[in-house]
Amino acid sequence: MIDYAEGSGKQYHIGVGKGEVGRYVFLPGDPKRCEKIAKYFDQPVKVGDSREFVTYTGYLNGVKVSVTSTGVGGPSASIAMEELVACGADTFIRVGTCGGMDMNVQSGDLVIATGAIRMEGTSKEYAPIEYPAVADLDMVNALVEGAKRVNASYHTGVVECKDAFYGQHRPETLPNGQDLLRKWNAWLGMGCKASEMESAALFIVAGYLHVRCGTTLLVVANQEREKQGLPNPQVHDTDLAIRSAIEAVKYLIETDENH
Ligand SMILES: O=P(O)(O)O[C@H]1O[C@H](CO)[C@@H](O)[C@H]1O
Ligand SMILES: O=c1cc[nH]c(=O)[nH]1
Repeated sequence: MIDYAEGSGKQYHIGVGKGEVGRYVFLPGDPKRCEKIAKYFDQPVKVGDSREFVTYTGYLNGVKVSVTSTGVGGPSASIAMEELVACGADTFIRVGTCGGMDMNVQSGDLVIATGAIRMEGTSKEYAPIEYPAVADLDMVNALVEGAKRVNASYHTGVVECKDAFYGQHRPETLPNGQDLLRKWNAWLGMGCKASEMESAALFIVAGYLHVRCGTTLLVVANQEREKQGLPNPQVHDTDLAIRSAIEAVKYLIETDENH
């Protein structure tokens, strides 16, 4: 393979090398969320800032941890995970935002993904569509423990991952909208909790690379509740999701050490 990093020891896209990240890595989409996550680390240091990929490394309970933003969607998320694994990471916690789908999933709640619908394109280039995108069970359990520790209202279940944000929000305006609506209604009928963009790719790449990945998501709003005229305020503060993920990693560190 061509060495695009030209012997620098840094990964081509994330601009970080071996030893610069911990085993545990938080993966927000938004680069600005990295600083918000790193403020919970001890001795946080920015070790990378390249394209959409910002990385900080610090410590939780004396163990080295990192946060790297993935940008929007599966292509950049898959690159981040591949390059972080090459740097030595093996446990990933996506801390994202989502739109609620199930009527009970309300703004400000957390959704912990047990699996993800592979409607996006990236995961299909890694594995045939019959292979399911599932979260690691230890990660789901840790994220549930984290949500409980911060008293969050949380849901566990399947999330939808798509590539077109506006295909979720105004499908009727797109030439392919009828197909999107038909599928959206099928996901609703199956009890899908929320819609977001990266977990399917991350779960499939994690499976391919034999590493652990889990996802917790802040519900920004729920368009199905909006359609029914139910209360649906917008919530953009990700601090609760972040704190639950920090607690989840502390719990994982404890349980990993006892194995
Ligand atoms: O808030 P983040 O983590 O970026 O996650 C969600 O927000 C973006 C869309 O607004 C997509 O990346 C989606 O998955
Ligand atoms: O509705 C939403 C909110 C966040 N992210 C999404 O992909 N959809």
